[in-house]
Amino acid sequence: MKALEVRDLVKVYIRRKSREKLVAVNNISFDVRRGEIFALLGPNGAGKSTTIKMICGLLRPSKGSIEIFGNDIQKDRKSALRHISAVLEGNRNLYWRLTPLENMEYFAGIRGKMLKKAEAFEILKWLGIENKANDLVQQLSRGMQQKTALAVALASDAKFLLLDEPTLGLDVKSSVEFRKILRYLTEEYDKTILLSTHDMNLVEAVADRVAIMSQGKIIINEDKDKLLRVFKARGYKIRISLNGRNPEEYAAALEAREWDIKGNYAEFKLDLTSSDKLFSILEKLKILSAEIESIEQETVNFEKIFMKYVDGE
Ligand SMILES: Nc1ncnc2c1ncn2[C@@H]1O[C@H](COP(=O)(O)OP(=O)(O)OP(=O)(O)O)[C@@H](O)[C@H]1O
Repeated sequence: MKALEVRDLVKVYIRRKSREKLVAVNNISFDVRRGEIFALLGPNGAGKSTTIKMICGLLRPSKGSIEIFGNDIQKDRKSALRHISAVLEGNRNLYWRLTPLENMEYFAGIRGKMLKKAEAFEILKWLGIENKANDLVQQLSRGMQQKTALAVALASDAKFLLLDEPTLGLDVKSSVEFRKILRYLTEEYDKTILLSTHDMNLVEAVADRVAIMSQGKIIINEDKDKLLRVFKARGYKIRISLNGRNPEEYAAALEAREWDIKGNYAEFKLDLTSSDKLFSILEKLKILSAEIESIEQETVNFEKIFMKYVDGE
């Protein structure tokens, strides 16, 4: 069974005064498989938060359906939301004047669960904040508040975690720790995670699948490793000794998008759609009697892939 099935989802906001309509989510469909970490990416205003709010029942869709572990959120809201725990932007699932322990007890209680102290401490200990159990949330650092929000989400026993910008404002050490925690949650605790983030390092480190939203639509939905592989296979740098020859001669044969002159070399950057293309290019260079100095695959990171899709760069 899928953890989440979103079908033809639409959200239209209507401005109060002008009655102007804004289509924030424009007919999107996607699935999240049980046990996976699904990253929802996109530039500011793409519609990520609106999508997440609809999934956790805070906003009513204008059209379309959402099923969580087979329960339709509009037809059987209670059963659907029972599976979900959300950590939204700004730690909205925390009371700042309560302690982490009190927050966990309170929010578990709302869901009809009597949280035992030992269980709460086990979660806090696991997150490394058991010594903050009785401090007020407002006195904790940003990273500890973020961990507290996660502790509250975990205390509810929900199988599906929705995390909106979980590493926002965290320092490098806490971000790295957070990545480990997320992986551990899916691998050891059978949790499913949907996260929205601008943190490309987080995506690269933990995501199984990646969807990129732009202007309310999903423009790519792909296995992360596959995306990285495809992009890795595409980018090449070829260095050719010039020996007094004009680099434009080679650029035309290579259909190169750009090149740099480095001393006696010209370095060409290529985007190849298949490895066959590389062979045909080498043929052409041979015909031109080009002296090839080196051929390198470009390194890719998620930021590059993201920019490519969003800006077409
Ligand atoms: N309550 C609202 N009323 C009217 N318009 C809204 C409301 N909330 C969001 N919007 C608009 O909907 C669009 C999508 O916003 P949303 O917050 O879902 O984007 P996002 O992808 O989460 O962006 P960010 O990365 O900046 O958090 C934006 O144009 C935003 O201005």
